[in-house]
Amino acid sequence: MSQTVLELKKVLVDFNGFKAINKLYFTVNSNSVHFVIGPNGAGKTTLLDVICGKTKATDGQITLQKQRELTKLREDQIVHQGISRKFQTPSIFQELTVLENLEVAMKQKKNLFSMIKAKWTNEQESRINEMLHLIGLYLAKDQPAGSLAHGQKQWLEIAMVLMQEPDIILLDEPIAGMSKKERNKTGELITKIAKNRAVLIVEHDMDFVKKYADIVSVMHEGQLLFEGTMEQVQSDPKVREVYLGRKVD
Ligand SMILES: Nc1ncnc2c1ncn2[C@@H]1O[C@H](COP(=O)(O)OP(=O)(O)OP(=O)(O)O)[C@@H](O)[C@H]1O
Repeated sequence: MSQTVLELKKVLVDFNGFKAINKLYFTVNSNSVHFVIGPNGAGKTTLLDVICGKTKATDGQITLQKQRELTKLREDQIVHQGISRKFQTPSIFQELTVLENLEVAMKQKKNLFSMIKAKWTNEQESRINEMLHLIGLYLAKDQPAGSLAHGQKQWLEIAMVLMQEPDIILLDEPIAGMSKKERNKTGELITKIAKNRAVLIVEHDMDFVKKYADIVSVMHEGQLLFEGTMEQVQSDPKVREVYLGRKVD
């Protein structure tokens, strides 16, 4: 059953008088693929930034699992609380193999060298293998990450984020620059990983949103304009007026 994992209450992000997020109320539920859409400048990226701590809220509360308040925490502390973000540009270690990248990402506080040399428990090893299968890179596990195709690099980074065992994963336009086949694989991957966590995704590609969304939030001028299934979103007059209208028709 789906439960609220993250709750934003009256969150304000004020950039020198410009309210990029304007007293926003927003909730994220577990076990769901939740897309955030909206016109350019609506505040979508800022929403992800304020959740992961990259940007500080000027006011309001962000609460994880109904108890942990996040607005005063640093980015690394927020990751530790269970929220991980994957940015648009992959930040994998190009020289390391696919397997080594996952080892580095494993939830342990060791330095890079000892990570690679470390002996893994059976449980850790099976977790890495499970991840390699999940992203379809098991056979490529000994290849340098730098030699992977664009889509594969993105999947590897999603797997690295998953190694931190987050309750919520934040993705910023995950299919940008991908082929149709890669998009489909990414959609399937997202559906799988949302089975036991929340996935919050900023996306502009409406076909992709339509195919994989459980819930869609439409942002406009730093606020929530509408929220519902993609069908409900597409038939809402306010949404059609400010955003979808021309595209849908
Ligand atoms: N650091 C900043 N300082 C000042 N203004 C900012 C800053 N970051 C974002 N903004 C402004 O806040 C508004 C919201 O930006 P944001 O990037 O969140 O929009 P978006 O919905 O993600 O847009 P897009 O779809 O174009 O990426 C924009 O008008 C942007 O110019």
